[in-house]
Amino acid sequence: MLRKHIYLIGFMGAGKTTIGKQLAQKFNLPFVDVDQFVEEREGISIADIFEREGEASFRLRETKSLQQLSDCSPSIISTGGGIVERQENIDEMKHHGQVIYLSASFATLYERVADDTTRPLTSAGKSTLHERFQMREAYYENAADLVVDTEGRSISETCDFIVEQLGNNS
Ligand SMILES: Nc1ncnc2c1ncn2[C@@H]1O[C@H](COP(=O)(O)OP(=O)(O)OP(=O)(O)O)[C@@H](O)[C@H]1O
Ligand SMILES: O=C(O)C1=C[C@@H](O)[C@@H](O)[C@H](O)C1
Ligand SMILES: [Mg+2]
Repeated sequence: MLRKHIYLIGFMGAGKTTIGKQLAQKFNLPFVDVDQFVEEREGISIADIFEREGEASFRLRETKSLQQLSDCSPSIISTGGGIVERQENIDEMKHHGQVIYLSASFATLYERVADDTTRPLTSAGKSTLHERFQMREAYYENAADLVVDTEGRSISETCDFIVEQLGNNS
């Protein structure tokens, strides 16, 4: 039985939401997605928060949601791609659980999310997104207790690998 939360971090398209749902089933734990929690808590979509109030407002709301989720029973928590942009979020996750970084190349990630209009940052264009990816990479790596390369692995292979790794380390 896992005693702490498992936080999934990584860039947009890394598979945090998709893999988080499957991991929750495997571990028989609740699944929480911080992006969805923000939207439900605030009663507004992330796209609308960005459009009406800007990114800084979203980051504040994201931090509040993350903090609120710390107190829930052990869960699989998928975060938004930008959770590592605030050190206090990293501290919060490390204090309350294990942090798993789902990594992939920028080319792969971009292919997965480029056409999805629900992520406001993808509209900034490929090179701007690439800069953000490069800026964040070190943050993801430093925040992680476990780095999982999703490149060349299917979603279920990635889940199986994580289960195996956590089993070996619990
Ligand atoms: N390992 C993988 N192999 C193939 N497709 C994948 C993989 N992981 C995710 N995908 C696909 O990429 C898309 C984005 O995945 P998902 O929404 O889980 O990403 P995310 O990390 O939660 O992104 P965000 O930070 O924006 O919330 C989905 O269509 C999903 O099916
Ligand atoms: O990478 C990011 O900054 C984001 C990723 C998404 O999960 C959402 O949290 C939002 O669209 C911002
Ligand atoms: Mg997600």
